[in-house]
Amino acid sequence: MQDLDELYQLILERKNNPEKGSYTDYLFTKGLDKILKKVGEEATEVVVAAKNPSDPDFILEVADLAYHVEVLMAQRGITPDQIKQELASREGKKSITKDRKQIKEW
Ligand SMILES: N=c1c2ncn([C@@H]3O[C@H](COP(=O)(O)OP(=O)(O)OP(=O)(O)O)[C@@H](O)[C@H]3O)c2ncn1[C@@H]1O[C@H](COP(=O)(O)O)[C@@H](O)[C@H]1O
Repeated sequence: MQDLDELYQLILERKNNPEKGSYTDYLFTKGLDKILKKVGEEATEVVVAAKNPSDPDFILEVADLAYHVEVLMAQRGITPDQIKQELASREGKKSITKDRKQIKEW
């Protein structure tokens, strides 16, 4: 059983200690453009799968996207805790539009 935090830790481990034959290592070696391309591709595959009736296919594509987004986060040095903090800060708020405007003004 692997949750998103554990997967992120494994991705970080691959980033810090490259392992031959590892797909994660392959992505980090190729660099940001390749990672961004994969995130875009996987996002499109989620959209297409969402339109089809197969739940297993949709789940598979969401898992692929989650993995590639975590690789992107690791590449940018952003942790799951930072995402959780952002989500927690939204709890109980009627609108997050004002906060977004403030972030853009920074
Ligand atoms: N969750 C994933 C995961 N999801 C998707 N993928 C890989 O993402 C690729 C997506 O398939 P595509 O057909 O789109 O891409 P491709 O043709 O293989 O390769 P590209 O040249 O297009 O990038 C596949 O090769 C999958 O194996 C993943 N690879 C690794 N993980 C996790 O990362 C861990 C570490 O993996 P390694 O780094 O390979 O040891 C694994 O134990 C898994 O838990």
